[in-house]
Amino acid sequence: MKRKVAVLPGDGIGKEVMEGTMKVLSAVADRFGHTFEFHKGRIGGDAIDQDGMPLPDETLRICKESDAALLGAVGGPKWESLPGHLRPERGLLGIRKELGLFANLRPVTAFDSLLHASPLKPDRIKGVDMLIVRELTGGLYFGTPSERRNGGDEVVDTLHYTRSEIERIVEQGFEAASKRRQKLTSVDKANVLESSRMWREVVEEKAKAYPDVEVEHMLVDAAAMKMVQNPSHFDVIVTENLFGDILSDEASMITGSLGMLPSASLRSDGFGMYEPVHGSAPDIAGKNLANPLAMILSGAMMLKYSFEMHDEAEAIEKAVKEVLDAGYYTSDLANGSTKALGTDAMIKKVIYQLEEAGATAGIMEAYA
Ligand SMILES: NC(=O)c1ccc[n+]([C@@H]2O[C@H](COP(=O)([O-])OP(=O)(O)OC[C@H]3O[C@@H](n4cnc5c(N)ncnc54)[C@H](O)[C@@H]3O)[C@@H](O)[C@H]2O)c1
Ligand SMILES: CC(C)[C@H](C(=O)O)[C@@H](O)C(=O)O
Ligand SMILES: [Mg+2]
Repeated sequence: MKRKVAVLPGDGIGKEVMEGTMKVLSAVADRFGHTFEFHKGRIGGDAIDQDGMPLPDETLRICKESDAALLGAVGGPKWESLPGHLRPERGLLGIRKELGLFANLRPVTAFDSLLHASPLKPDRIKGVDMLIVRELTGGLYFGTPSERRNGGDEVVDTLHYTRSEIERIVEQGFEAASKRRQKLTSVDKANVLESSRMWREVVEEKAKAYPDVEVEHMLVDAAAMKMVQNPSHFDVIVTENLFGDILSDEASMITGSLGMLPSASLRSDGFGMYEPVHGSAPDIAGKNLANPLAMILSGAMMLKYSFEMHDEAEAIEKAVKEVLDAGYYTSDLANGSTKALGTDAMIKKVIYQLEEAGATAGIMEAYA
């Protein structure tokens, strides 16, 4: 199969992890007989520097003409003093909104070989496998007004949702739960926020169509506590934009590193942009220290969700697991007893593992 993929590396480690992911996807294409055409676009600080804006029209055009998009990360200290609406992060919010990517799926998997890397106790995190379904194009991030008043001494941000925006994301949560362990935790702040009270109403309504899914409501502060105390409590979490942002960084510590969390930002027709949960990591950018696995696993999510290439996605996931099981880690996951790999070496390990498995599969077929 031939597929066009928009590639938006962005800034900092976004560039480093994207290079590796394109190589991994090309190795998958070779092994399974596909062609992935990569079309690069600029976003974030990179686009501010070259085009004078964080989201050029050309980038949107490339995405709209592609079958799916990959995004690295945006932002960094270089652009921090720019006014809010001109900052790199605006490019990311803009592309999510423009492409209608309202559903952000953030799977959190505790790999057995990474239990050492988590600050949480191994017996608490072993076997954890949860999915955070984060609303991505509404809430405080997009509410108007959002402005300074009274000469800068007063400020307002607005948490705005329509019922239909809540309905469509809650539906995604139920759909995901019904295909997994049939448990949905809806996270809100209904003891304080009107938006959360409407959120709860919608969850209760939608629950009627999913009688097999066990539903619970949890306040976000309690959910943050539970995530650390007993993360295996959760199967699918559905929540609004800002809560999902914060909870997913917290959840990354179950895996041992922010560099392990992939995500899919989807709209209903199957188009998606696939982005790691982490940012541009200015503290390690340019040092070959970034863990590329979140981006690589985001590539696997693209194969699964946008291209329905399930064997191909599983081949990547399997290669990643095998590399970790063999004791190879980047420094964010290292346990002191093994020498940490740099970004490039980690990418090579994953590709070797993919090709090795491909070669073995070929031999088996020849003898079949
Ligand atoms: N999706 C995105 O583009 C995105 C996401 C989050 C933050 N940001 C932006 O990134 C910039 C830096 O933000 P921040 O430092 O708060 O968050 P960050 O996610 O970039 O980094 C937080 C910490 O995690 C580490 N880390 C992150 N990814 C890693 C990886 N793949 N391998 C190893 N370590 C990793 C970093 O070194 C850092 O110590 C800001 O401009 C922020 O707005 C962008
Ligand atoms: C960079 C920022 C706008 C972004 C968000 O909050 O959505 C990031 O933190 C993420 O988690 O994707
Ligand atoms: Mg975030």
